Amino acid sequence: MMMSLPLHSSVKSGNWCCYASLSVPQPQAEPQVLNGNPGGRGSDRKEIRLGLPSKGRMSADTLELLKNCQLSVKQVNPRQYVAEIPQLSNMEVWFQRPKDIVRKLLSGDLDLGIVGLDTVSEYGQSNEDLIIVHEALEYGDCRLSLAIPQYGIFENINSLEELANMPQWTEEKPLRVATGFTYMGPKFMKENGLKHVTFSTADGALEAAPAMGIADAILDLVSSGTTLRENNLKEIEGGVVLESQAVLIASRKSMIQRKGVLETTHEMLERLEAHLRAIGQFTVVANMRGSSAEEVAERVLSQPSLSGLQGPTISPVFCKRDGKVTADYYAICICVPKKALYKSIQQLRAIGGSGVLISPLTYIFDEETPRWRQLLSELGL
Ligand SMILES: Nc1ncnc2c1ncn2[C@@H]1O[C@H](COP(=O)(O)OP(=O)(O)OP(=O)(O)O)[C@@H](O)[C@H]1O
Ligand SMILES: O=P(O)(O)OC[C@H]1O[C@H](OP(=O)(O)OP(=O)(O)O)[C@H](O)[C@@H]1O
Ligand SMILES: [Mg+2]
Repeated sequence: MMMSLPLHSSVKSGNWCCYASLSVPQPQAEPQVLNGNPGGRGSDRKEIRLGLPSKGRMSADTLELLKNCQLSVKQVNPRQYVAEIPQLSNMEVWFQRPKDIVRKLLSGDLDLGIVGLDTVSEYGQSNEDLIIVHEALEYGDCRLSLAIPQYGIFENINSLEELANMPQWTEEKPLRVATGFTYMGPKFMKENGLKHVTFSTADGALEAAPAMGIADAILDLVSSGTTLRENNLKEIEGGVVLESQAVLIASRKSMIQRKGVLETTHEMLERLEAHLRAIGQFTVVANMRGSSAEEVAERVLSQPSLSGLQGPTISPVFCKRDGKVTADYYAICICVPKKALYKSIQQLRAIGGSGVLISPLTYIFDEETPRWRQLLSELGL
């Protein structure tokens, strides 16, 4: 599978085009520029290749996440684009720009990758070969959102519907949108029934386009909203195209055809899921006076925040009194969501808990990860 560069796209820097004409290919006379391996999947490499963001805001967080899953990336030289993860045999890590990771997955030059969902959606263009293996790696949160000026004719416009119904937009004078998302943008406008729209593209600082008179609106990534505010722009109701965060993606063909890719995907998925489940939880251990494990369990389970993952683990605490070994106390061990910690402590105390110990959790491995089952079914395995 090869994907050619968008040479034939009619969205050009500073030029305008109607979204309806975006997918019209130009005559084949131009020399073809391919993305990646011109031999396509003929490559007989034996290594498994993982693409990671080489720079930018995704880069450090990606390495940190992998490290926390005991999958540290060993980079011999920071200027080199290839590295390894010693825990995963036969694995080559290639540092690439996020959009190139998606392109190289499609051309068969990478097998796995970590990028933002926005990049997968824009450059993957719903290609069936791309599979999202883990859709929520819990960093890189942002949204792809339409924004318009707070001033002038837009002062009282607060929703996509109101924007669409403005009398100003006609075939001759359409709404001009500046965006780097030249696939997602037109698709969103079409799906939302906005007829008179044109797009232009630039590589950055899109927020300047309305003030410069180059565009009426912009479609760009937003996280804190500071850049929009500082440029007197606002988001509108119904204008969010996509909520994005970092995702693990893989090539369907690689997982099915290339030796070891599916097993490596499984291991990465297991470690990521187990780690991500654990970071939201604490282990809580407490002592409680009681006549039997069952009686203590009844008390613990009477409290809504103390049920744990499967239920509380309760063990007798033995002490020697007057030469006799007895169990007057029981130790209870449960996992509680970090957000519910204080409520859980209050509930524990209310039922006679004491000596409460809290520790962080590193992993929670279940019998099977739900995403693995889903992946196998997606692959028809
Ligand atoms: N403001 C933001 N807040 C949080 N995450 C963001 C934000 N902007 C982008 N991202 C996420 O980080 C990814 C990479 O963004 P980054 O700005 O590092 O690269 P880029 O914009 O593709 O490249 P460059 O800025 O070098 O042109 C985006 O695809 C998105 O998933
Ligand atoms: O809502 P905020 O937190 O203000 O973030 C939004 C800004 O972040 C991104 O730009 P980036 O910093 O990546 O610069 P770029 O335009 O050069 O990619 C995005 O393109 C916005 O401009
Ligand atoms: Mg950027």
